Amino acid sequence: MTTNNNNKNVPKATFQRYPVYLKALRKLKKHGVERVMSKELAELVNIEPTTIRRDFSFLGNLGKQGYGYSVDRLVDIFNQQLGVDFDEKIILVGAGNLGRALMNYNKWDYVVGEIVCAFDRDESKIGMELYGVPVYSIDELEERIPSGCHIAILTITHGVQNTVDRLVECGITGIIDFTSKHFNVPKGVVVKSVDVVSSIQELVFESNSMNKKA
Ligand SMILES: NC(=O)c1ccc[n+]([C@@H]2O[C@H](COP(=O)([O-])OP(=O)(O)OC[C@H]3O[C@@H](n4cnc5c(N)ncnc54)[C@H](O)[C@@H]3O)[C@@H](O)[C@H]2O)c1
Repeated sequence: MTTNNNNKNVPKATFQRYPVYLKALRKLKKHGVERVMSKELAELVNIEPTTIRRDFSFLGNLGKQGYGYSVDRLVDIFNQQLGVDFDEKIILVGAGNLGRALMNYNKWDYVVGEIVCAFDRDESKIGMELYGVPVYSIDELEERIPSGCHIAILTITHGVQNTVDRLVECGITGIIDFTSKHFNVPKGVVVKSVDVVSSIQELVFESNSMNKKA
Protein backbone atom coordinates (compact mmCIF):
# COMPACT_ATOMS: atom_id res chain seq x y z
CA MET A 1 0.00 0.00 0.00
CA THR A 2 1.09 3.60 -0.69
CA THR A 3 -0.54 6.61 0.91
CA ASN A 4 -1.37 9.20 -1.73
CA ASN A 5 -1.94 12.98 -1.52
CA ASN A 6 -5.60 12.42 -0.60
CA ASN A 7 -4.35 10.30 2.32
CA LYS A 8 -5.92 7.27 0.73
CA ASN A 9 -4.14 3.96 0.87
CA VAL A 10 -3.46 3.06 -2.72
CA PRO A 11 -2.83 -0.61 -3.51
CA LYS A 12 0.63 -1.24 -4.93
CA ALA A 13 -0.79 -2.59 -8.20
CA THR A 14 -2.80 0.61 -8.67
CA PHE A 15 0.23 2.79 -7.97
CA GLN A 16 2.27 0.81 -10.47
CA ARG A 17 -0.30 1.61 -13.16
CA TYR A 18 0.00 5.38 -12.60
CA PRO A 19 3.00 5.84 -14.94
CA VAL A 20 1.13 3.88 -17.62
CA TYR A 21 -1.85 6.22 -17.34
CA LEU A 22 0.37 9.28 -17.25
CA LYS A 23 2.19 8.31 -20.41
CA ALA A 24 -1.09 7.77 -22.30
CA LEU A 25 -2.60 10.99 -20.93
CA ARG A 26 0.44 13.04 -21.90
CA LYS A 27 0.20 11.62 -25.39
CA LEU A 28 -3.47 12.62 -25.57
CA LYS A 29 -2.62 16.10 -24.28
CA LYS A 30 0.07 16.52 -26.93
CA HIS A 31 -2.56 15.68 -29.55
CA GLY A 32 -4.93 18.32 -28.17
CA VAL A 33 -7.42 15.94 -26.55
CA GLU A 34 -9.15 17.65 -23.61
CA ARG A 35 -11.44 14.96 -22.20
CA VAL A 36 -11.25 11.19 -22.18
CA MET A 37 -13.69 8.46 -21.20
CA SER A 38 -12.40 5.47 -19.24
CA LYS A 39 -13.37 3.24 -22.17
CA GLU A 40 -11.17 5.26 -24.57
CA LEU A 41 -8.28 5.27 -22.14
CA ALA A 42 -8.74 1.53 -21.63
CA GLU A 43 -8.07 0.92 -25.31
CA LEU A 44 -4.90 3.00 -25.19
CA VAL A 45 -3.39 1.35 -22.13
CA ASN A 46 -4.91 -2.09 -22.49
CA ILE A 47 -6.41 -2.07 -19.00
CA GLU A 48 -10.07 -2.82 -18.24
CA PRO A 49 -12.29 0.31 -17.88
CA THR A 50 -13.53 -0.98 -14.51
CA THR A 51 -9.94 -1.22 -13.25
CA ILE A 52 -9.27 2.31 -14.50
CA ARG A 53 -12.36 3.69 -12.75
CA ARG A 54 -11.37 1.93 -9.53
CA ASP A 55 -7.77 3.19 -9.79
CA PHE A 56 -9.02 6.74 -10.39
CA SER A 57 -11.34 6.54 -7.38
CA PHE A 58 -8.23 6.95 -5.19
CA LEU A 59 -7.56 10.34 -6.74
CA GLY A 60 -10.48 12.23 -5.23
CA ASN A 61 -13.36 13.85 -7.09
CA LEU A 62 -12.64 13.90 -10.81
CA GLY A 63 -15.97 15.28 -12.03
CA LYS A 64 -19.34 14.06 -13.19
CA GLN A 65 -19.71 10.47 -14.35
CA GLY A 66 -20.39 10.00 -18.05
CA TYR A 67 -18.76 13.29 -18.99
CA GLY A 68 -15.21 11.96 -19.27
CA TYR A 69 -12.11 12.96 -17.35
CA SER A 70 -10.20 16.20 -17.89
CA VAL A 71 -6.89 15.18 -19.46
CA ASP A 72 -5.10 18.27 -18.09
CA ARG A 73 -6.33 17.64 -14.57
CA LEU A 74 -5.32 13.98 -14.64
CA VAL A 75 -1.85 14.81 -15.97
CA ASP A 76 -1.38 17.29 -13.09
CA ILE A 77 -2.63 14.80 -10.53
CA PHE A 78 -0.44 11.95 -11.75
CA ASN A 79 2.61 14.25 -11.92
CA GLN A 80 1.98 15.12 -8.29
CA GLN A 81 1.31 11.55 -7.25
CA LEU A 82 4.49 10.29 -8.83
CA GLY A 83 6.45 13.25 -7.48
CA VAL A 84 8.45 13.79 -10.64
CA ASP A 85 8.66 16.46 -13.25
CA PHE A 86 8.18 14.96 -16.66
CA ASP A 87 8.54 18.32 -18.34
CA GLU A 88 12.29 18.60 -18.44
CA LYS A 89 13.51 21.23 -20.86
CA ILE A 90 16.37 19.52 -22.63
CA ILE A 91 18.90 21.25 -24.87
CA LEU A 92 20.88 19.61 -27.60
CA VAL A 93 24.38 20.71 -28.56
CA GLY A 94 25.40 19.66 -32.05
CA ALA A 95 22.67 19.71 -34.68
CA GLY A 96 24.43 17.27 -37.02
CA ASN A 97 23.39 13.80 -38.18
CA LEU A 98 22.89 12.31 -34.75
CA GLY A 99 21.49 15.52 -33.29
CA ARG A 100 18.90 15.71 -36.05
CA ALA A 101 17.84 12.12 -35.49
CA LEU A 102 17.24 12.90 -31.82
CA MET A 103 15.32 16.09 -32.64
CA ASN A 104 13.19 14.15 -35.08
CA TYR A 105 12.44 11.56 -32.40
CA ASN A 106 11.79 14.21 -29.70
CA LYS A 107 8.74 12.49 -28.22
CA TRP A 108 10.72 10.84 -25.44
CA ASP A 109 7.87 8.48 -24.98
CA TYR A 110 5.81 11.38 -23.64
CA VAL A 111 7.37 11.07 -20.20
CA VAL A 112 10.69 12.83 -19.81
CA GLY A 113 10.19 16.19 -21.43
CA GLU A 114 11.57 17.38 -24.73
CA ILE A 115 14.38 19.08 -26.59
CA VAL A 116 13.39 22.72 -26.57
CA CYS A 117 16.30 24.16 -28.53
CA ALA A 118 19.60 23.20 -30.11
CA PHE A 119 22.98 24.91 -30.40
CA ASP A 120 25.55 24.60 -33.15
CA ARG A 121 28.61 26.42 -34.43
CA ASP A 122 27.85 25.93 -38.11
CA GLU A 123 26.58 29.20 -39.60
CA SER A 124 24.47 27.31 -42.16
CA LYS A 125 22.40 25.70 -39.38
CA ILE A 126 21.99 28.68 -37.08
CA GLY A 127 18.52 30.22 -37.31
CA MET A 128 16.97 27.06 -38.75
CA GLU A 129 14.13 25.09 -37.20
CA LEU A 130 14.78 21.36 -37.34
CA TYR A 131 11.69 19.26 -36.64
CA GLY A 132 10.22 22.23 -34.81
CA VAL A 133 13.34 22.80 -32.69
CA PRO A 134 15.11 26.17 -33.11
CA VAL A 135 18.88 26.07 -33.65
CA TYR A 136 20.91 28.87 -32.03
CA SER A 137 24.56 29.79 -32.26
CA ILE A 138 26.70 28.14 -29.59
CA ASP A 139 28.17 31.63 -29.09
CA GLU A 140 24.77 32.62 -27.64
CA LEU A 141 24.53 29.66 -25.25
CA GLU A 142 24.57 31.80 -22.09
CA GLU A 143 21.82 34.13 -23.39
CA ARG A 144 19.61 31.53 -25.05
CA ILE A 145 19.63 28.64 -22.61
CA PRO A 146 16.07 28.31 -21.24
CA SER A 147 15.67 29.03 -17.55
CA GLY A 148 15.26 25.91 -15.44
CA CYS A 149 17.10 23.77 -17.98
CA HIS A 150 19.37 21.18 -16.36
CA ILE A 151 19.89 18.55 -19.03
CA ALA A 152 21.98 18.72 -22.18
CA ILE A 153 22.50 16.17 -24.92
CA LEU A 154 25.95 16.35 -26.42
CA THR A 155 26.31 15.40 -30.07
CA ILE A 156 29.26 17.55 -31.12
CA THR A 157 32.56 16.61 -32.71
CA HIS A 158 34.96 19.31 -31.46
CA GLY A 159 35.81 21.32 -28.35
CA VAL A 160 34.02 18.98 -25.97
CA GLN A 161 35.70 20.01 -22.70
CA ASN A 162 35.24 23.71 -23.37
CA THR A 163 31.58 23.18 -24.30
CA VAL A 164 30.96 21.07 -21.20
CA ASP A 165 32.56 23.75 -18.98
CA ARG A 166 30.23 26.37 -20.44
CA LEU A 167 27.19 24.13 -20.04
CA VAL A 168 28.02 23.52 -16.39
CA GLU A 169 28.49 27.27 -15.87
CA CYS A 170 24.98 27.73 -17.28
CA GLY A 171 23.48 25.34 -14.69
CA ILE A 172 23.52 22.05 -16.57
CA THR A 173 23.74 19.20 -14.06
CA GLY A 174 23.03 16.24 -16.32
CA ILE A 175 24.70 15.40 -19.62
CA ILE A 176 23.78 12.67 -22.08
CA ASP A 177 27.03 12.21 -23.91
CA PHE A 178 27.22 10.67 -27.35
CA THR A 179 30.72 11.96 -28.19
CA SER A 180 32.77 9.12 -26.63
CA LYS A 181 35.41 11.75 -25.83
CA HIS A 182 36.93 12.01 -22.39
CA PHE A 183 35.99 15.13 -20.41
CA ASN A 184 35.86 16.22 -16.79
CA VAL A 185 32.89 17.54 -14.87
CA PRO A 186 32.74 18.96 -11.35
CA LYS A 187 31.11 17.05 -8.50
CA GLY A 188 27.33 17.17 -8.70
CA VAL A 189 27.17 16.87 -12.49
CA VAL A 190 26.02 13.50 -13.78
CA VAL A 191 27.12 12.15 -17.15
CA LYS A 192 25.40 9.28 -18.93
CA SER A 193 27.40 8.07 -21.89
CA VAL A 194 25.72 6.39 -24.81
CA ASP A 195 28.09 4.48 -27.01
CA VAL A 196 26.66 2.17 -29.65
CA VAL A 197 30.10 0.99 -30.76
CA SER A 198 31.06 -0.18 -27.25
CA SER A 199 27.70 -1.91 -26.93
CA ILE A 200 28.32 -3.81 -30.15
CA GLN A 201 31.83 -4.73 -28.99
CA GLU A 202 30.48 -5.99 -25.66
CA LEU A 203 27.79 -7.95 -27.47
CA VAL A 204 30.28 -9.60 -29.81
CA PHE A 205 32.57 -10.43 -26.89
CA GLU A 206 29.73 -11.88 -24.80
CA SER A 207 28.21 -13.92 -27.59
CA ASN A 208 31.66 -15.24 -28.61
CA SER A 209 32.49 -16.36 -25.08
CA MET A 210 29.03 -17.96 -24.72
CA ASN A 211 29.52 -19.88 -27.95
CA LYS A 212 32.97 -21.04 -26.80
CA LYS A 213 31.44 -22.44 -23.59
CA ALA A 214 28.64 -24.24 -25.47
N1 LIG B 1 27.68 7.28 -29.16
C1 LIG B 1 27.32 6.76 -30.29
O1 LIG B 1 26.83 5.65 -30.33
C2 LIG B 1 27.55 7.58 -31.50
C3 LIG B 1 27.03 7.21 -32.74
C4 LIG B 1 27.24 8.09 -33.78
C5 LIG B 1 27.96 9.26 -33.56
N2 LIG B 1 28.49 9.55 -32.36
C6 LIG B 1 29.24 10.76 -32.04
O2 LIG B 1 28.29 11.81 -31.99
C7 LIG B 1 28.90 13.02 -32.42
C8 LIG B 1 28.08 13.62 -33.57
O3 LIG B 1 28.11 12.74 -34.67
P1 LIG B 1 27.42 13.19 -36.02
O4 LIG B 1 27.52 12.06 -36.95
O5 LIG B 1 26.07 13.75 -35.72
O6 LIG B 1 28.42 14.38 -36.48
P2 LIG B 1 28.07 15.60 -37.43
O7 LIG B 1 29.39 16.11 -37.93
O8 LIG B 1 27.01 15.23 -38.41
O9 LIG B 1 27.44 16.67 -36.43
C9 LIG B 1 28.17 17.36 -35.47
C10 LIG B 1 27.51 18.73 -35.32
O10 LIG B 1 28.07 19.36 -34.19
C11 LIG B 1 28.46 20.68 -34.54
N3 LIG B 1 29.59 21.00 -33.68
C12 LIG B 1 30.79 20.41 -33.60
N4 LIG B 1 31.53 20.94 -32.63
C13 LIG B 1 30.76 21.86 -32.03
C14 LIG B 1 30.94 22.73 -30.92
N5 LIG B 1 32.07 22.75 -30.21
N6 LIG B 1 29.93 23.56 -30.58
C15 LIG B 1 28.77 23.56 -31.28
N7 LIG B 1 28.53 22.76 -32.33
C16 LIG B 1 29.51 21.92 -32.70
C17 LIG B 1 28.80 20.62 -36.02
O11 LIG B 1 28.69 21.90 -36.62
C18 LIG B 1 27.75 19.65 -36.51
O12 LIG B 1 26.55 20.29 -36.86
C19 LIG B 1 30.32 12.67 -32.78
O13 LIG B 1 31.15 12.97 -31.67
C20 LIG B 1 30.27 11.17 -33.05
O14 LIG B 1 31.52 10.55 -32.80
C21 LIG B 1 28.26 8.72 -31.34
